[in-house]
Amino acid sequence: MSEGTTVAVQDRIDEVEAPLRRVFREYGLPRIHWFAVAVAMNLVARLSALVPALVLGTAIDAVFNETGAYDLPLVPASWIPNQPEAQFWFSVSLIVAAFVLTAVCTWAQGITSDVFAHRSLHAVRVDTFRRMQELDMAFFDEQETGEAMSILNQDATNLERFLDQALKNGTRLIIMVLAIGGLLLWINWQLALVTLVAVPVMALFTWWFSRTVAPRYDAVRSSIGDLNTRLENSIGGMQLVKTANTEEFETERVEEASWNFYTTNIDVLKIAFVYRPGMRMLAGLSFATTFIVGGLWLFSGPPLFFSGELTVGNFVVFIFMTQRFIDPLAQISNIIDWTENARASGKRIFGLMDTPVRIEDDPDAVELDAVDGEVAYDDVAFSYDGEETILRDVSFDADAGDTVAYVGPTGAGKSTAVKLLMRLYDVDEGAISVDGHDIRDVTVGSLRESIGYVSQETYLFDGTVAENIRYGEFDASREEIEEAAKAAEAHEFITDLSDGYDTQVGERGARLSGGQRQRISIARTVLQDPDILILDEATSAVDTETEVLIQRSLDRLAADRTTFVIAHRLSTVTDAETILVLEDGRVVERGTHQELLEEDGLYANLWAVQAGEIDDLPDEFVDRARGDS
Ligand SMILES: Nc1ncnc2c1ncn2[C@@H]1O[C@H](COP(=O)(O)OP(=O)(O)OP(=O)(O)O)[C@@H](O)[C@H]1O
Repeated sequence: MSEGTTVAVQDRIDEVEAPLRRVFREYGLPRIHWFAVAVAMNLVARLSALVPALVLGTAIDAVFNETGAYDLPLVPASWIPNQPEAQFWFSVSLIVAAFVLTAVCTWAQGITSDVFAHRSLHAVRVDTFRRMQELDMAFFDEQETGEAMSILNQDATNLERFLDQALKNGTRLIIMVLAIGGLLLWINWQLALVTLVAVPVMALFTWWFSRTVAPRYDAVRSSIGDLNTRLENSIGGMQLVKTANTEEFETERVEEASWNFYTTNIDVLKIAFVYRPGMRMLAGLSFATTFIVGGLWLFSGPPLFFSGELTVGNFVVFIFMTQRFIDPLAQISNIIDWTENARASGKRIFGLMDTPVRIEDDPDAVELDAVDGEVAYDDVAFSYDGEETILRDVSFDADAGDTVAYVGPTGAGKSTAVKLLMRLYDVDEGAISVDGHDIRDVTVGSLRESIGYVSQETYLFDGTVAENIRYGEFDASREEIEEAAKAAEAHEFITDLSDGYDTQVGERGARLSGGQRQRISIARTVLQDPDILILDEATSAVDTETEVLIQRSLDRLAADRTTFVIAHRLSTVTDAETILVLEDGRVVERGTHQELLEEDGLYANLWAVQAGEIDDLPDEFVDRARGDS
C-alpha cells in the first residue's frame, strides 16, 4: 500500500534543527558584506561612544586635580599637549570628534543592518512562497490557508526582527561587554571584578530563561496560525455566516482561538515577568556595589581586601562605564525574546521548505508538445490517504478528438480520475499516458499546458475582466481576448459592464454572477487552446438559459480535441464516444449512450430517472449513493 498523499508539515516542523543558524547560513551569508559593514560600524560607534567618559576621567585627574598624567590608551604621547589649558581644549576636541563619529557610524550601521535583514527576508519569503506552490495539492487539501499565510507573513517578519534587531543588539552587546570589561580591568582590575561578578550570574539566569521559554514560543507560533485560519475561514465564508445567521457562533469561535493565543502568550510572559525584572535587579545590584566599593575607596582608602589607589577620575570613568556595561546586559531579555520567537518561526518556515515535493519533473522528463490527444488509463488505482482506495482498476483508451464522459453517483471518484490526468496527484498503481508517454515521464509544465480545465468552481483573481481571460496566456492581444470571449458567449455581457473588458471583477470575481464568472473562465480556456479539455460539471452552477449558452460554447471548444466530461445531467453526454460509469471507484459499465441503455444497468436507470420515465432509482442504488452498502 502506498503512503498516500498526506503531507505532514507538522512532522517536518518538529524535525527542523538549528533554524536560525540555517537562516544565517542560507540567506545571511550571500549578503554577508552588508552584515560585515554593519558590524564594523557598530564596533566603531560603540568604541567611540566610550571615548568621552574616558577623556573626562583623564581630564579630571590631569587637568583639574593635577593628580595624574594625561595619557589615553591608543593615543601617542607626542599628540598630547603639555599645558593644562591646551590639554583641556584637546579633551574637548576629542569628545566632540567622538560624538560625531558615534553618530555617523550609528547611522551607517542602522542602514546596513536594515538592508541586510530586509534583503535576506525578501529572499526567504519569495523562496517559501515558491516552495509552497511546488507542493502537491495534498498540501493545500490539508493545510489551512490562514496557517500558510501566517507562515509567509508573521513568521517571516519574526525572522526579519531577529536578523535586524537581535543581531544588531547582540553584536552591540558583545562589543560593549568585551570593550568595557577590558577597559574596566585596565583602569582598576579589582574594582572591575566587583562589577563583572554579575556577568556569569546574568548569563546563567538567561540560559535558564531561554531553555524554559523555547517550547512556549512554539505554542505561541502555532496558536497564531490557528487564529489566522479561524479569521480567514470566517471572513471567507461571510455570505454563509450572514445567511445562516451564525455571527454569534463565529464570534465565539474567533474568541476561543484568540483566547488560546492569549493564554500561550501569557505562558511566555509568566516566565518573562520573572526574568526581565530579575535581570534589571542584577544590573542594579552590580551598579550599586561598584558605587559603594568605589565611594568607600575614595573616602578612606581601599576597603576590605582591596589594595592600591583609585583616583576621582578613575571613579567617574567607572561609574559611567558600569552604567553603559550594565544597560546592554539588561537588554539581553529582548534579544532572547526576539531570538526565541524567530527560532519558532524559523522552524515553521523550514518545516514548509523541507516538505518534499512529490510531483516534480523526472530528471529525464521530456517536453510534451504537438499533442494529438490520445489518452490511456491502464489499471489505475489511487487513494488520498493511503488507506481508503478511491479508484481501482480504471482502464480505458481514448482516441485523439474523442469525448469521454464520466458519470455515476456522487463520491464515485469522477473528479479524482481527471485530477490524476493533470497530475494534481500521482497514481498509486497503474499508469496514465498521453500520446503514448507515461505522464510521469513528461514535464509537469508541458503536460498541464496541454490540458484545459473548466470546473464548476471558477476562480477569478482580483483585477479586470481582460486580465482574468488572459491569465496564463499573458501575451494575448486585446483582439485575441475578445475573440475568446465571443467563442465563450461572454463578449456581449462584458461589453455591457460599466468599463467593458476593463471592469474590475472584485475579489474572487464577487461583482459578477456565477454564470458570468463561468463564461470568463471558459474564455480563458478558449484562449489557452489546449489539446485536451476537461469539463468538470462546468454547467452545474448556472440557470437553464445560461446553460444553453455555455453548452454551445463548450461544444465548440470540445469539437476537435480530446475531451473529458463529468456530468450529472446525462443529456449533456449522449454524444460521447465513450461513457464510463463509475461506482465506488470502479468502472462498472462502459459504452456509448445507446449501448448503455441496452445494457439496462445503472446508467439506464439513471437515464430513466432523469428522463422522467421512472420516478425513483431502485433502492439498492439509493443505498449505495448514501454509502449504506
Ligand atoms: N482532497 C481529498 N482528500 C481526501 N479525500 C478526498 C479528496 N477529494 C475527494 N476525496 C474523496 O474521494 C472520493 C471521490 O471523490 P470525487 O470528488 O472524485 O467524487 P465525484 O465522483 O467527483 O463526486 P461528485 O459527483 O459528488 O463531485 C470521495 O469519497 C471523497 O470524499
